[in-house]
Amino acid sequence: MGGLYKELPEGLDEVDVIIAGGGTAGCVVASRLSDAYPTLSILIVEGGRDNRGLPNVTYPILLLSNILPGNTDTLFYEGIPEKAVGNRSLVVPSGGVLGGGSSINLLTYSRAQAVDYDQWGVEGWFSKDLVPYLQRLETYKGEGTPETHGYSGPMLVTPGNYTAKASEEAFIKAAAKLGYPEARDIQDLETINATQRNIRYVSGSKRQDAASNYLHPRLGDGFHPNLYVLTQHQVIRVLFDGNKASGVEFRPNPKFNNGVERPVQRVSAKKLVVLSSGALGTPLVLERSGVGDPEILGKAGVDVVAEVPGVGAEYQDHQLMTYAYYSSLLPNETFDAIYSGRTNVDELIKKDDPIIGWTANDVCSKLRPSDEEAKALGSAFESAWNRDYKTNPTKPLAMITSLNGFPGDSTGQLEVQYFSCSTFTPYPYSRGHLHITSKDLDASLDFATGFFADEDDIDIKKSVWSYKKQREIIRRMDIYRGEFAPLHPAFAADSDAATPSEPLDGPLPDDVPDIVYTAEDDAVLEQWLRAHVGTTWHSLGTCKMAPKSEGGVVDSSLSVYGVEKLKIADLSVPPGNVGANTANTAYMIGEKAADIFIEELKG
Ligand SMILES: Cc1cc2nc3c(=O)[nH]c(=O)nc-3n(C[C@H](O)[C@H](O)[C@H](O)COP(=O)(O)OP(=O)(O)OC[C@H]3O[C@@H](n4cnc5c(N)ncnc54)[C@H](O)[C@@H]3O)c2cc1C
Repeated sequence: MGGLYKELPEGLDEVDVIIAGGGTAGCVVASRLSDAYPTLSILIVEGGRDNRGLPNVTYPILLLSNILPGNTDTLFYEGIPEKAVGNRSLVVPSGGVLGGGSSINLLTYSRAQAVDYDQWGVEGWFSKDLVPYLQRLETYKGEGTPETHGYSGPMLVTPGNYTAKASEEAFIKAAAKLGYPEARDIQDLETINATQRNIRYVSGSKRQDAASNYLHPRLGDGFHPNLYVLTQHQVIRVLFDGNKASGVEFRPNPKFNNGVERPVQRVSAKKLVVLSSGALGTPLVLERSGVGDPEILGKAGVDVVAEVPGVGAEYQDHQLMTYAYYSSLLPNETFDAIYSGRTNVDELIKKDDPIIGWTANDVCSKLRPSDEEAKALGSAFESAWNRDYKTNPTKPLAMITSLNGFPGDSTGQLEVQYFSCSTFTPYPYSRGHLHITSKDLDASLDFATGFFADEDDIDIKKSVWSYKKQREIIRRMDIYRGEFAPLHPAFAADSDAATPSEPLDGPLPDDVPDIVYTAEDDAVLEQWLRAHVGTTWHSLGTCKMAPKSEGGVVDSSLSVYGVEKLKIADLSVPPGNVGANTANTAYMIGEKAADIFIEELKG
């Protein structure tokens, strides 16, 4: 009988469909397939634990705890040292629990621009084809353009019950002073150069995620008797009969067995194997299975099943910086008291205090420079701007958002209320890579993010512009009380850009002029960016949907090249990036993939 298991049910050695990874897209695919064919036996094999009842998953206020090192429900993919980021080895966290990224993420509802999907250039995946899936996945409770939103889907998106009004208003007013007005809906697939009060995957005080909203309601409801979910088991590789995917090999995750290794197990798949282990997990499963670049497979000691050199070859992520400021906010307007332990969060949960449903991230924006500002970033940047942005007026250069609190461990810092600003830059020009070095699941990876490694330094210029723009916005907020200097570049003390060493007594005057940065300041800023840039947790494109001759790994029906009965459904497949946080695109891919598979499984 279907249901949720921690051990493989006795006798379940063959099913129709296996889904490797029960993350954002994986939960959607399994649920929709099971709706369409209740007799079809479907098995999700998920490396993490069940997400139900975990406070860090359930209550939005605890979301930042999910990226702290050692968190049980997060996978930490460790990179190699990268010259372009000061020889640092970056670590990229990713969902490692049922529901994947949707169960641990920051819950911002953010949708791609229509032009992003159009520029993927893949038959069946243009924005006009995808809007119905964007609608199908959501019940939208915000304002805006009804034509592109959905009103009866599983994912409830709402403004939430709790926001810090003082900072929300101040941010919106400050951005408007700089020419970026408030819009009712910047998630309408078109609008940019505007701010918006955040809409979130939150209902009341609870997270909305793919496992809770798609999968759990179906398990045990009597209508999905053949839907099986096996948690705490890691897929090692896909098994092949010739070049036909015939099942998977997996092992109990030692993380949940006190580190003890237990024997590997196998289940056969009669009809289909779907890889849904995320942009960081799927290429590794493929390579361990013998699908990839023969040279990489050879070095790792894996026999080649299919030569597909694009696997893991073009890693992309958005590049994040978070800057901290002193503020005049009250203790209940930041998360500082909660994360520093000054407030007991268990008590807040017990009395269902509305703050537990808060994401502490109240305003988002999609912004881009004027032509003059683009020109000021140098001739290489201007050429890229003229080529890629000027002709695409709905593409943002940066997403600048508020974060009400200190971005990290505030132990030892002044006991005041901090306010932070996060900026990330979509459409990276740089590419990284992600490969196995051995068939052993626990072996170190050959993983580089590629951050700031593009030849013409376009990516770093985007972050230079973002730093200056966010700082001008925050300086104009009436809650601003100065930069928290250790989380800003160390500009020379006599520079106009220098940061104050102490919190200010009051806000800056209304007519404060823009900071003038010298060439030396710009050099300091660039060096700072290289030393501090990090992941936005928006990994994608590691098995892209494109012709094989262009580095593609799957075709437009998500079939892996060179083999049969093997599909991919997750953020590995986007062939181009999106001007948005990425969860919505993952949900959409799950919905679209399900329809493709439902059609193919007919008869
Ligand atoms: C900390 C964080 C914050 C984020 N904030 C936001 C946000 O606010 N808004 C937004 O839109 N997006 C956000 N994102 C991004 C978004 O959540 C992800 O892009 C999206 O969830 C990815 O979906 P996916 O289906 O491709 O993969 P995932 O959801 O990551 O699913 C992959 C699943 O596969 C499992 N897995 C991996 N390897 C194996 C294996 N070998 N065997 C079995 N199972 C395996 C994992 O445990 C996971 O459950 C955030 C992501 C993170 C990590």
